[in-house]
Amino acid sequence: MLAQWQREHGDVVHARIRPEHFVMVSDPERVRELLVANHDGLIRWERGMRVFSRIHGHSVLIAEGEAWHGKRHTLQANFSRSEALAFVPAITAAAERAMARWPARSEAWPIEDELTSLAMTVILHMVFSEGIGEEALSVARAVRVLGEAANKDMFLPASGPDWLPWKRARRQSLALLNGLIGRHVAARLALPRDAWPDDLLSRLLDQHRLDAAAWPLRAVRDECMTAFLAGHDTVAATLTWWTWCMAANPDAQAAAREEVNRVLGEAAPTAGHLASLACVRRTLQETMRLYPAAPVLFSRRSTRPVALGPWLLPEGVMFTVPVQLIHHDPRWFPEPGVFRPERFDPAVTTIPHGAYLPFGAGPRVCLGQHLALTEMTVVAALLLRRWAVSAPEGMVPPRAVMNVTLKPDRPLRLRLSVPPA
Ligand code: HEM
Repeated sequence: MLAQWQREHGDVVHARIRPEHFVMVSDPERVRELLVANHDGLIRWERGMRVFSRIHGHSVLIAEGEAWHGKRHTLQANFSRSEALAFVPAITAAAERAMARWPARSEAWPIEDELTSLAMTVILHMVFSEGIGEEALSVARAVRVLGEAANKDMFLPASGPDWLPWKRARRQSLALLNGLIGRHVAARLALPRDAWPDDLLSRLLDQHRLDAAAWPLRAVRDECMTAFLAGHDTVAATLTWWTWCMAANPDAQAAAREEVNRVLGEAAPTAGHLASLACVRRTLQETMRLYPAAPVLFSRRSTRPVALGPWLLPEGVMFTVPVQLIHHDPRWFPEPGVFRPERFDPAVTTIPHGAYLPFGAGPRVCLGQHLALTEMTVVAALLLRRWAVSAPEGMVPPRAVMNVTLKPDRPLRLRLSVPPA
């Protein structure tokens, strides 16, 4: 429908769908004007946030105005580029441990489950200095149940109470995640301060000790929940799509592997190697163009009149930035259906600002983007070094479906084999 609006009416389209005034913005320059220049006149889509807040509480993802600003400011330092790079040894160790259990060959390896469990381990290390063991599958199931429930609820005018019998799976899933986070917080508080590891939880608990009014334990819990969910589900979805893109594009896979072998040899990846893994990074960038993991976060409501090009749009408008449509626009991405990582080569790129938005834009840009890119590059390099991925015989290509994040329509399984020498 959005593609049809764009075809028929252009890049800024107003539609009256009572009770809303919708405005779709698909011109890169106007997108930046909206998300960057006008960011202080916008809030996230209220209904979506009301549904998410039942899981995330009042975390940085949900908060608005001064409350958001304070949280973002406190959290930002933990998610800087240098913090992400300092985390490379932990990411490498977690990935190598996980991959040591993968077979040398498999006809249909459950790559999505494996990458999801790895992404969980990495973020749990970052937040709690601990990984996940036996629980991984049940936690992944709980995340899926909550995602499916949220996805349905968002488009209803209101959510029914949780005690309704058909909400049992949702109720149990939320209890499981709350239990996971709650256990970590309680265990940390039971330790003397000088025995706390240096991780996100300790840093948040220090904020709590400093200013319990601004950072009650509830707020600490909320940030841990958001970091856990936003920090693994998106990465798992992107890495899963990346393996599919590699399987479907053997030449790009071979070129990326050649780079990994040349740059790393047998060495473990370090922060110093990352800049030289440009070809691997571009395969990830191109994957995120085709499959941006979190398109649901791109709706905004204006809280004051918003100037957009020649228009002045009033308070109360629902703006939507159709990120998938923009990422497939041949004006910015020639042959948009083709997997072509070279388009991100800085020497040749012609992608305008505002046309490539996997992490959003403006002050609310993804908090974890450096961590995500660092983690995905390390995992991709380690995977390429040991395995060639391809589609199992007769496999039907996966379809992208929205389940809060953009996922394959069924859990992805791929063939693993020994890469050519
Ligand atoms: C491939 C991985 C990821 C993708 C594609 C992604 C994408 C996004 C997008 C599109 C947004 C909304 C931006 C906007 O509204 O303009 C967002 C926000 C956010 N992301 Fe990510 N994300 C990823 C990984 C992560 C990781 C690893 C974390 C770590 C904790 C994280 C934490 C957050 C948080 C806390 C927000 C809310 C920021 C705010 O409202 O100020 N994300 N992400």
